[in-house]
Amino acid sequence: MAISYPQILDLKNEGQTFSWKAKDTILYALGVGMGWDPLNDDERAFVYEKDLKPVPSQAGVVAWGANAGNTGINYLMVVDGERKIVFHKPLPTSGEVVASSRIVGAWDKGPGKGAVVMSETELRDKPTGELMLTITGSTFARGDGGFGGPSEGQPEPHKVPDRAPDMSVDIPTRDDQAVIYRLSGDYNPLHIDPAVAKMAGFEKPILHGMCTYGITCRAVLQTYAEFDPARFKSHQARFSAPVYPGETITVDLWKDGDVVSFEARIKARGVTVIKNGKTVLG
Ligand SMILES: CCCCCCC[C@@H](O)CC(=O)SCCNC(=O)CCNC(=O)[C@H](O)C(C)(C)COP(=O)(O)OP(=O)(O)OC[C@H]1O[C@@H](n2cnc3c(N)ncnc32)[C@H](O)[C@@H]1OP(=O)(O)O
Repeated sequence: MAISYPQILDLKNEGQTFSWKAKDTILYALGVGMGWDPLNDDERAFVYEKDLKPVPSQAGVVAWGANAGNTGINYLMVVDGERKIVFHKPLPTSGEVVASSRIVGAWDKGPGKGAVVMSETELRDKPTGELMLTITGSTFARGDGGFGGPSEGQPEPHKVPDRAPDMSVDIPTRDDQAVIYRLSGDYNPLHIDPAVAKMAGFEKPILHGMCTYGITCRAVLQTYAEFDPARFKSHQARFSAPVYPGETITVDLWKDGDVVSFEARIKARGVTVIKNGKTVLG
């Protein structure tokens, strides 16, 4: 199959339900490396059922698998491109939501380059019907360039300030980070199976983009949000290069009022892995 344009823009899917419990919230926190130090009082609150707090970026996985329908892309060659989470309400530590997903755009970067497919999922609290989250995601489909869609018109990503970062934090990952993270829902073999990773063009399994995204969320939480998840109004980023499990991620942050801009890099390789990051705090 391949991308059919413009039919792909008609894809939508409503009514899928998803739920999560405190145990899922704790597992997610561990998956993004939170709470490994038992003596760290701030982080323990994210892995202990007593007065449990969620890492806000867990919002990106509570309905993992919600989708608008079959886009026709070659999933072996897919990498995660971008994500934006808008929090209409703070994420609870357990809940049940109803998803509405649709495709909002598809751009052709040319044969041999790839395609960008952007989707939007709204999650409503099942008991009350209230809108809880809007999640916009871009899939970069490296095997689907040349499908005949527009090359122009993709939304411009957020620009981080030109000045030197106001703060930088180093957050280590473990060699088994992806093995733990995948238990939160993204079982893509790219992140665990060396043979699949090779077929997809990588020397070894890479870390989930959304795990790195969670690590940038941790950086904002600890640096500018006093570990208070309710302060997150939105969190967005673009994945610019793969991360390998075991690497230390340096998150550079800029604060301008309630807007925190960020990028992430792997110092050891001199590579920027997250660009165009923006959190709005309230
Ligand atoms: C809802 C979604 C669900 C998705 C499910 C995902 C399942 C997961 O299990 C998969 C993963 O987690 S994969 C791991 C995370 N992702 C990555 O590691 C990708 C890292 N990024 C790259 O490799 C390159 O930037 C790459 C390959 C993305 C692009 O590199 P280049 O081809 O060199 O691109 P470049 O020349 O810089 O730009 C070409 C045009 O594409 C746009 N663009 C670039 N990066 C983008 C990105 N990350 N997302 C969206 N658009 C992007 C550029 O703006 C440019 O556009 P234009 O030609 O119009 O200027």
